[in-house]
Amino acid sequence: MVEKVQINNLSVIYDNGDGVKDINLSINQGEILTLLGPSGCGKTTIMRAIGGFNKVTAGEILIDGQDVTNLAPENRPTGMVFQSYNLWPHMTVFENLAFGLKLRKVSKADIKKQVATILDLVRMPGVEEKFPSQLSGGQQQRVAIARSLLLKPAVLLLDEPFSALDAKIRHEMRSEIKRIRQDLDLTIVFVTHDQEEAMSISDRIVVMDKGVIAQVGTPNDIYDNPETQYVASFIGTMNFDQSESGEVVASRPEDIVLGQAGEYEHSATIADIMLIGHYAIVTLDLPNGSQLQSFISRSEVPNYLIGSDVSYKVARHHVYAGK
Ligand SMILES: Nc1ncnc2c1ncn2[C@@H]1O[C@H](COP(=O)(O)OP(=O)(O)OP(=O)(O)O)[C@@H](O)[C@H]1O
Repeated sequence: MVEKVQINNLSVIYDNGDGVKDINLSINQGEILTLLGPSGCGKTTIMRAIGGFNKVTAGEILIDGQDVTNLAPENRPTGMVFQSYNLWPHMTVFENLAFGLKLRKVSKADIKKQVATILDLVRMPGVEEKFPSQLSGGQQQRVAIARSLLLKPAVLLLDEPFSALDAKIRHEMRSEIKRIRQDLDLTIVFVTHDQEEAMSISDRIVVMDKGVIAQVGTPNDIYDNPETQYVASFIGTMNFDQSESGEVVASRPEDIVLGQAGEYEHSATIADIMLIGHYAIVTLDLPNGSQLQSFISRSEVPNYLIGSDVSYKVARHHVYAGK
């Protein structure tokens, strides 16, 4: 694997003391790496530091082995797309796309060719003469991505690029980004606070917590082996229970295997059954007064009644030191 971006001991501290501390991260060529975490955890701060929009307090950032820590954004091999589309409203799509190429003194004929090619790539052929206001949100974001790609960035930085789009278009755009990455062997850093988006798009996820990295891993790693209670609570659904010794026991609802009364070692009563399409969420009342959720398939639902006694086993669990 070829290392594309290396972030060494990076700190970005704002005047008020907020920011990110001692971030170490390497990003591979062709990888989609996602920075994930709740609002204010420092995702955008890291992203902006890679793009050159934030003053670095300490540490260094290398791209293709070159130290870019003190380079201005326009001198870095990065392209950034923000949540709001940032297209110039008074310019046509063609003019929006041609702008950067003109600055680079590309010939007129070449610009025309490159614009047409990139519009094909983002599946928007023939919209050159439209104005941004004549395009849907998803289409505008495709054009914004196309505009970044035209400048052939070594690393594409996408800061919550789909959060203003409705759910269906957002799903489509996730697949599009993966395809574009594949077509261009592009390295992408993606910021989101949406864990489902992070799980579906990323090769690796960096889970952030209050300015530091909580865990880095593939979506599977993070889902199956959350290293801390914080990561466990942030990714997917998790049941939490306190053991008698004060430890926290965590289990995924899909790992709570439900059976008829007496079938498994633990007893419970069904408090609720909620059908969610192809599966159902069963809420169990436990003898100790706490509750647990179990996912069962739709076909199993007729076997269970609210208020009835059942049993369960825990196929897999995690234990964390209590707070
Ligand atoms: N220009 C700034 N000046 C001072 N503090 C800032 C500035 N920008 C961000 N911060 C603070 O730094 C911390 C990290 O902010 P950042 O924007 O990186 O978080 P984020 O994870 O991207 O959040 P969001 O999802 O809300 O965009 C927050 O506490 C934020 O209030």
